Amino acid sequence: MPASAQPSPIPSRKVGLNGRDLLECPVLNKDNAFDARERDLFGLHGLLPQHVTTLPQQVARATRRLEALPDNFSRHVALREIQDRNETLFHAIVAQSLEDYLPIIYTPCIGRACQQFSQIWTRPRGLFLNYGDRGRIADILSDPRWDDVRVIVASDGGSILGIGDQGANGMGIPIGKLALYTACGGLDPACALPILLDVGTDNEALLHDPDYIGWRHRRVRGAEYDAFIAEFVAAVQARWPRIALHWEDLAGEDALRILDQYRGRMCTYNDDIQGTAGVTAGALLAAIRAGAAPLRQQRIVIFGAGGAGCGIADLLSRMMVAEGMDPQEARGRFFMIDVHGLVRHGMEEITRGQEPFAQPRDIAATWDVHDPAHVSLAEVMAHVRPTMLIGTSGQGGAFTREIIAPMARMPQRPVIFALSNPTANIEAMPEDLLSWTDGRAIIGTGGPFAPVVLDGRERPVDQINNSYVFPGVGLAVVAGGITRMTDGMFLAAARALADLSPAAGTEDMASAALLPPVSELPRAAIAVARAVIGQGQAEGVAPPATAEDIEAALERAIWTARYLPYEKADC
Ligand SMILES: O=C([O-])CC(=O)C(=O)O
Ligand SMILES: [Mg+2]
Repeated sequence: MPASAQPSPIPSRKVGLNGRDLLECPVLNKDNAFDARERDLFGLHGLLPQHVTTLPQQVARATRRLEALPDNFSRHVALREIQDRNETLFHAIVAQSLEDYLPIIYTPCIGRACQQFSQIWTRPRGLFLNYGDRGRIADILSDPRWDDVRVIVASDGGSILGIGDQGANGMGIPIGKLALYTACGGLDPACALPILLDVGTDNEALLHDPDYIGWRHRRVRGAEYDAFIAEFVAAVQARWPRIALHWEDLAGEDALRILDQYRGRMCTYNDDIQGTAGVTAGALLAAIRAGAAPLRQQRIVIFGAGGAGCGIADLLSRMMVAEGMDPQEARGRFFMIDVHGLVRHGMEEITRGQEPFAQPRDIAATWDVHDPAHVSLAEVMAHVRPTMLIGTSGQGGAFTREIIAPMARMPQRPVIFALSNPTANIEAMPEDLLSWTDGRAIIGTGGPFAPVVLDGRERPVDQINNSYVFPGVGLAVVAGGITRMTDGMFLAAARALADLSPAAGTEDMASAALLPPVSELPRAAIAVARAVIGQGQAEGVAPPATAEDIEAALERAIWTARYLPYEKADC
């Protein structure tokens, strides 16, 4: 018989833990699915009830229990407990329906889970690196339990979703993002490490909350903060030379500064800046196919000029330049608005990310404005009459009917993406945006929303969330050996997403979705990974490999939730 015709052996896993240590290791635990052979081998007799169950039976029982709970927040808490006990079971439950479970383990539920993280916290997961750990971070990372780590999500809790400084409670986000790396991008949970960098908090309520689990101290800033981050990054690089270091929910200025400082030295990226930009760019390309103004004609107002807003302007302007536009003209198409109003040259509070998109100082000289030193969103809307409006402000309800009125009458379909999370912080509700524009707007949100019924027809609401990008990036790192993350890769990811768009192949443009549904996030992750690896090879930051080799590597890299038979590791 030729070798290829032999049945492939059932893979097994070598395990070095025994007894209670094995049951308490969430990536290895099977609960009462350990069979008699394994119970003998690993000294589990007496520690488990007699009946041996299967993974599908465990999933069915857990699902019934989850369904009986009163709301999604209770389900989030219960699922997190399962995750901390048995990761395979957790992912098998989630894999039943990403559409049902992502809103529970991720946005929007995760916003409240962060706010109440201290109250619902039961056992440690990942690493809390505290400011007081200075000088011993490398030592903490050296624990052999982290040997297999390939992706780190690190946050300092400085700007969680649209709900601001959550201090150590922000740990909910790295945990949630990594759950999606696995659920959507097939990352082996043993390769995932959530890290919370606890540098204090300026959240008064937390500082006075007797339950708060973090450091009760004001945020460390400036050179001391930067030195702490530098020690952390150096320790990560020394410990795992092939790691992907994903930054999440840092405050705007820290986010950009840290990204700029380290992106040339290692495989690191900021999801709020680059991931959000990648999915927004992909959705805009799809929107153009569905009747929005062509890229060269776009005028884009971005309300909320922090990391995400600046990242979006940066990537969209690069996309315009790639289409042949003059770089300066492309940058001039962006109108960024922050707490000081329209960002213009000469303003005192301008940030590094805003600088390239600052409008001329006197742009409002001929406009009819209340205060030329502070040009408001409404005034910008009236004078710019944008083709696209993006909300990354965290200000719930900021896009009123009056604000978007100038967009409602334009010849091409206006694009309005209200991206702030969680739901209470969204700039406008999808049904309002559609009804205020007589259904003409192409809309998207940062979190999940049910379709809107308009004139008897269902309009899907696209979730323009970075979860369409980062799981594929993780997969590209594991399968493709990427050593740097470049802007070109996020553009490639955007184009790959646009190619998957249901709007690409339909006549029914008005009600077509821009992005594939959440249930297809794993397919999107593979497409993004392929695009990122291909771009990495073109830019010389991924090793050369044939298309077949890449497909084989992708297949090998994708972990699925199942129990492998365990064998004893030789000690
Ligand atoms: O976590 C999400 O749903 C998207 C995101 O990065 C944010 O809002 O900060
Ligand atoms: Mg974020």
